[in-house]
Amino acid sequence: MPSPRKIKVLVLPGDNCGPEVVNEGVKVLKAISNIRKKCNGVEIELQEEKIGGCAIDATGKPLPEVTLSAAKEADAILLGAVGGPQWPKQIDSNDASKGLGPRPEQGLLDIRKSLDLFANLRPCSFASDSLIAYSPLKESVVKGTDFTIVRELVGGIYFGERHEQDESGKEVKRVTRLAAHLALEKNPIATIHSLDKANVLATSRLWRRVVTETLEKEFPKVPFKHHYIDAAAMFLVKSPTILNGIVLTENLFGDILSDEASIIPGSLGLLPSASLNGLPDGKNKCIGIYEPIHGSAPDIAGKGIVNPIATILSVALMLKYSLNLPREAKAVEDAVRKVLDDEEFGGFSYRTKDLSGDKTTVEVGDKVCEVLEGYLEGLNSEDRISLSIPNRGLLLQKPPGRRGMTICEKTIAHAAIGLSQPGHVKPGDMICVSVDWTLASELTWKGMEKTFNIMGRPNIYRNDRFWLAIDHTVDPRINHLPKPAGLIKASENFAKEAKIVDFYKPNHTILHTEFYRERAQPGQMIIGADSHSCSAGAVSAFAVGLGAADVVMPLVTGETWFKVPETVEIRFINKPPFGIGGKDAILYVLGELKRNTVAFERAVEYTGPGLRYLSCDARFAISNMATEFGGIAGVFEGDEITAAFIAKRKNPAHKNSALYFRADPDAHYAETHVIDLSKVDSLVALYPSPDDVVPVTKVAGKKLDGVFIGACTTAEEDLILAGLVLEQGLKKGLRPSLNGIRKCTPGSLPIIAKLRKLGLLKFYEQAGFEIGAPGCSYCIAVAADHAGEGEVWLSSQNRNFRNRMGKGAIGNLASAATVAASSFEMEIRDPRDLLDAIDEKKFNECLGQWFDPKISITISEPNPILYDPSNPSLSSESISDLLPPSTSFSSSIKGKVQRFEDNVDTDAIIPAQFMPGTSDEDLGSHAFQYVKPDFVQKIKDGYNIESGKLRY
Ligand SMILES: NC(=O)c1ccc[n+]([C@@H]2O[C@H](COP(=O)([O-])OP(=O)(O)OC[C@H]3O[C@@H](n4cnc5c(N)ncnc54)[C@H](O)[C@@H]3O)[C@@H](O)[C@H]2O)c1
Ligand SMILES: CC(C)[C@H](C(=O)O)[C@@H](O)C(=O)O
Repeated sequence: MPSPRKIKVLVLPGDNCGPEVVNEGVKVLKAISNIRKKCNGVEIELQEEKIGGCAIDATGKPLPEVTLSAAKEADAILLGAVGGPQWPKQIDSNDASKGLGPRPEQGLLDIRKSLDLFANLRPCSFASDSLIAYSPLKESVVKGTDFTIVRELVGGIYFGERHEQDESGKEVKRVTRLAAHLALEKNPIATIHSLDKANVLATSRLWRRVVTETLEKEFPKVPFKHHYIDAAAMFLVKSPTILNGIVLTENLFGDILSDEASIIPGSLGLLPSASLNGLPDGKNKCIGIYEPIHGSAPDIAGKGIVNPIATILSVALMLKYSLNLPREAKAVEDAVRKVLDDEEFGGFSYRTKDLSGDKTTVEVGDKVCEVLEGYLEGLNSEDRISLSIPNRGLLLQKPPGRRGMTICEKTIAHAAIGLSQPGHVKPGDMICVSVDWTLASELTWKGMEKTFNIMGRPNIYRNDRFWLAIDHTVDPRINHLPKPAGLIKASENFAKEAKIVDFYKPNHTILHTEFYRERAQPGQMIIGADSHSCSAGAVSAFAVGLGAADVVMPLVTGETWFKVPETVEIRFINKPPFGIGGKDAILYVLGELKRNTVAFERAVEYTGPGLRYLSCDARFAISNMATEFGGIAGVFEGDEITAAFIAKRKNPAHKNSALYFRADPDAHYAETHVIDLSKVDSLVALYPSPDDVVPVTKVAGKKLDGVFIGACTTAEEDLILAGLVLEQGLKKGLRPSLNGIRKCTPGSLPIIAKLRKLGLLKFYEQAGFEIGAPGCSYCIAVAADHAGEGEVWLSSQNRNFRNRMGKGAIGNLASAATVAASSFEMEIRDPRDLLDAIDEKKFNECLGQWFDPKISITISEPNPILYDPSNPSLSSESISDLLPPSTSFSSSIKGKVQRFEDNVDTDAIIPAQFMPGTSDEDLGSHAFQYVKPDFVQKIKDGYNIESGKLRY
């Protein structure tokens, strides 16, 4: 049990809109206390008192003694706002003789002074990138704005005069030190921009001198600049990023400038503040008042439309600076981001009226709490794991005597639990491994749920590490129909029950697309209920697709058993011609080596000097088709390209635990095959096998009934290139013929947004393509799109087995560029002339920088959790601890084992259209329906064959 820690937070709602916004902040604090106390022992006690106008009404004073003494006792204070037209507005606060009494605002000044809150921090950045559109300034001007105003709070004109010759400069010194502390916390160290009016004011000359001396003497590493306040006010609207870093200034300038700054992110209701009495360095107690920067908004108070985000983000600052709970602070910021984010980017688009939204104050606060609960449960599961799985530092040296290992073996070894010697695993070993992520789609979740129900619906191991995407059976045109609606509901219900952190609406992304782009990390062990789970190997994760029931075990326990496979090395050399990406490379590999041969039941490892020419998207297409190749996994050696790709992610949780392994010089590969990328050209894999590969020139002119660009294997890079091919075709005067179907379904909404921003979607549209919602579409033909019987298609998807694109349809595979080129005349066409017409520079600009020479990686060795004889229960928790007490397992399972011949095409056993089936009987009734339509009747008649229901 964690040792209990009681935290006292004083709540001062204040006047007008103050109570409304504070109410939402309080809900956030309560959620944190309720959910986190079982893991971190922290209990937040809330006490409410009065300040400002309401305090004047109740006691005659804006800061009653009871409020001040409660403030002195508290660890932190949450404040709404004070003041409003209801209270007298005389100029001199002390002029009680006129019978007007003190102003409510005086209460605020008095509490700041009494608690010696000398520094007021006001961060200004976009709580969500989706808000950029709401800024009254241009996107190009405000994008990337990120500064914190540090305002000196208990001096300046507010509290009396100072002169240049004031020797001490004490207040300037301490606020400068605090600013320097914040600057040093940033990586790289932030610049301090000190603002004053030294050309006119004596106080400003004192300010400038003290700031300079303090920084030069005490913080020589912190860069700083002086600006005049009037120039800074102009920068703020002309080019605010000039001020990125820490903006240090005195009381009145800070007050005015921070209101001006609030315009950048679009509303005064977004910016939080913290007023501190010490350095927030976690060493000394640092008391603070946390409040939105806005006032009491009397014009909109009580209407339910005040934006509570500034107050909620002030709670995040409180967690970080006064309560020493930085992970909870980040959870609050993440929850706010998700609530504000556009739906297109996986958010909820919940916004109040000031941001052109229609949500009420309470609705926004409730949504933040709902999302936050998931993140907090995620922290709880992280904590439970760190108790049971020791935190392992990086092991940089190979332990003496350890056998040479491949990257795949090292990744598996690192995940191993209870090994007797560090890293000693070899092919054939059956070992227990901890699993970083489990994956499923709505289709396979339905199958997993059967096992999950039998287990009594236990808690899952980590609610922040189950990636459940609704992509296979869905399409906005049919999502209301019983089958997709039922599958969507089942996934949504489970996501709610398990408080899944990362959960999106149907047709947001194909399962593997945004998982690979934003989540998987090198060195992770990933188990997915989908055969293309291997896609995450693109970023050097060991990612494997297993049957639905097998994925429930790691979902619930965080562990599974794994047989270490042999590794086959595919060594890439040389540079591919321009326009030849991952899809042509893997088709070339399949054509050369054939499927279910060298890769069969093995892990495939991609290495070699050619990797430097393969972007992560190109690698993704290759890893994605490891399953067509016959492999268990397809893992790329992680390198600086991988690191640069990961560094661009928004969520730090998904970029800071990457592990980079290298095969030892004496590693044993079952086989090594060298693939010369310079020989790869545009290829086509002919129906019905992904390895029946021919040069596109050999089948050029073949008539088509439809073309499809999409499915998980088609990455953003492929879609960009295909868009440019279409542009060139259109420029050359090619136009879409009247016959045939043209469809493009990008892998995710963020990819669609990028294509739109690049101006490429219009070329797809002009070339006659219908743009579909992200989903599997024609690739599995179980949603709204099916190719017709006998129709001939060219598709950039990954498999072209019988009936895959629709019953009796004939699918051929090619790169998106080849499909694009073939789309105009609806006949297979070599894309080369169109590729050659593309401006390479433009293509690279569209892709963005995928290699960053500044990025370096550390190569490490596996550091498994070793067997500890004093603690035989090495596994984090035994299954029985996790299950409800009523659950019982029998110690043996009985059943008949049915051996099929090798290479039975699982799509043939139960055609995807009938998955997941309402029951086993229902599934059985469709067994071999397309390839042996009389199969079921024969069985019913007693014919001696049995069928399994394995798909992968
Ligand atoms: N820290 C404080 O307590 C504090 C700070 C500033 C002003 N005030 C006091 O508040 C009172 C009103 O001052 P004001 O009107 O100049 O400033 P204000 O910040 O209350 O309001 C300015 C404008 O911004 C809007 N606004 C403010 N907060 C908003 C939110 N969360 N969501 C949506 N819109 C929001 C208001 O509707 C108004 O149109 C005055 O008495 C002033 O002294 C108090
Ligand atoms: C209400 C007023 C005293 C206060 C200030 O000027 O400090 C306000 O404008 C703020 O920014 O918090």
